[in-house]
Amino acid sequence: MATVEVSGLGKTFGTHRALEDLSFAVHAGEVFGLLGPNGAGKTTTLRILATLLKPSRGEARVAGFDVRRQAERVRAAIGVVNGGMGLYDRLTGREVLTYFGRLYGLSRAEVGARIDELDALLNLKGILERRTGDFSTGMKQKLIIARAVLHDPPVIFFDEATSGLDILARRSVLDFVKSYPKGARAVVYSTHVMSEVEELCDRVAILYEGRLIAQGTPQALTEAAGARGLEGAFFTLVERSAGFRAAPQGVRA
Ligand SMILES: Nc1ncnc2c1ncn2[C@@H]1O[C@H](COP(=O)(O)OP(=O)(O)OP(=O)(O)O)[C@@H](O)[C@H]1O
Repeated sequence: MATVEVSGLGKTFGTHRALEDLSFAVHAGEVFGLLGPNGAGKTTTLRILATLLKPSRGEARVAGFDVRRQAERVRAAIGVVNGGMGLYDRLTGREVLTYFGRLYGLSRAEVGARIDELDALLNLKGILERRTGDFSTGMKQKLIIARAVLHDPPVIFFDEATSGLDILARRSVLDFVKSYPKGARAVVYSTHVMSEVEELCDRVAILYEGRLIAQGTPQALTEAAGARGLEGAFFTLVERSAGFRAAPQGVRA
């Protein structure tokens, strides 16, 4: 069953087409990558899926709910992890999680039990009883991940979640992403880092200038492009798509 279904999605800001005719499906149990350089449309896609932006065209469903008509249901079914911090400096890690857990409708006891579960996955020791204002970037990112999955959402969106992290903090984010999509859960992982996609993603959609230029397993894309790794495949696919666009109508380069 698809947990995310995107069909003909488009977004225009003023006269700028940030996203054009995007379609893909993410299945339960998958880590699905959105790969592309700055400005490719990854954040715009995730913001639409998280109901923070309205699409200009097309449809999207998350956990079975329509992003336009069932935004509240979508929001209850997702977690979002991005570079933006938005923590309260004066609260401890535990207080932040308790506050958000209560907003999600969990009892204090449920939040406590969930914190224990997440501690086992994310190693939250050292951040639960300390004020977030004293956290390193890596500690903040752990807390943001814990906050995003407190309510055990079926779908989590990661948007450039490892940027600015040191090697150890980055490793704990990547390990968490790999461990998350069990059973009905799925992860959509947006990045411009090819090695992260190769390591984490079951399938990936490559975006370039707002368009989907290829999708498949990293291995299939690499082989189809006749490249050695995903990075080589990425450049070949971008060149092919640019050639196609530059060609006269009806002629495929
Ligand atoms: N609110 C906005 N108003 C106008 N243009 C926007 C807005 N948000 C995004 N854009 C434009 O839409 C395009 C896609 O941006 P988006 O942030 O989705 O790309 P991205 O792939 O996430 O890249 P980055 O990693 O730089 O965020 C860019 O050209 C960007 O300038």
